[in-house]
Amino acid sequence: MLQVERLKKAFDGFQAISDANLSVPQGEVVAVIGPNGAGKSTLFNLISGHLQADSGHIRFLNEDITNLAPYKICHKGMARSFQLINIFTSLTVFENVQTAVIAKHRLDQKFFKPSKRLVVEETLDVLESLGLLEYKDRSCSSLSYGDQKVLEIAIAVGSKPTLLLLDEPTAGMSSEETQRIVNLIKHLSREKGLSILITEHDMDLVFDVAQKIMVLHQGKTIAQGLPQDIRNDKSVQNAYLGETG
Ligand SMILES: Nc1ncnc2c1ncn2[C@@H]1O[C@H](COP(=O)(O)OP(=O)(O)OP(=O)(O)O)[C@@H](O)[C@H]1O
Repeated sequence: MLQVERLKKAFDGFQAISDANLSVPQGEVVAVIGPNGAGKSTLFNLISGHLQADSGHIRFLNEDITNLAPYKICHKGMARSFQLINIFTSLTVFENVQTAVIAKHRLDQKFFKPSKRLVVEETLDVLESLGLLEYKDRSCSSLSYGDQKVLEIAIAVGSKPTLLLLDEPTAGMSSEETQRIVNLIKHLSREKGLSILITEHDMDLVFDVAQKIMVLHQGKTIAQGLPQDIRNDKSVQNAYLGETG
């Protein structure tokens, strides 16, 4: 479903991504891991169109999407969450998700406004599947940090993606909140059939949810494969111990 090939990106001469390669098969949860500064967020920003690549290719559903605008990539069925919470705090929980549902319909059907009933039903469906229904009329600013992070994922899910990108979804969370995200990822993957690409520092989470892992080190893909193979890979062990090679 998603293929990244020989991707490169430099910032003022600093090669943040020097040779990234990644493949996300349909319906799988794939994790990108790597030490601090390895280039994980930069890679996500390149895939979602928030940064422009210097060279290489990104293919999504057999189309070349390299350097397309983020809204065009979103329209093709890719949605993402950010490391920092990205919600409208002045709106209610319902209104935040509703905005994403309406935006998706407007892009799909340029000449027809979606019926209010359809939007309401779809919005409630998303809130229910993410466990946020009871908070629907609450102002977002009154939610806990963990609920705000889940709401951000709900907004991404509201745009009906086939591929969901989650950038460190458990950053700053308690172990209880982290378990909730683990359950959510499993639910979205197994029950809703979403393909999910995730970056995460919590290795317990990664090895619990991912069917495949890609390891990025100094901007380069050094390994990609099944979790048990990654666990036993010498170059991965060395990268995490700080001894490249
Ligand atoms: N806009 C930018 N301008 C200059 N350098 C940048 C920019 N964005 C990222 N970098 C640099 O690129 C490298 C990769 O950063 P990135 O944030 O992608 O790493 P990361 O793997 O996500 O790190 P972390 O795990 O700490 O979040 C870092 O050395 C960072 O300082």
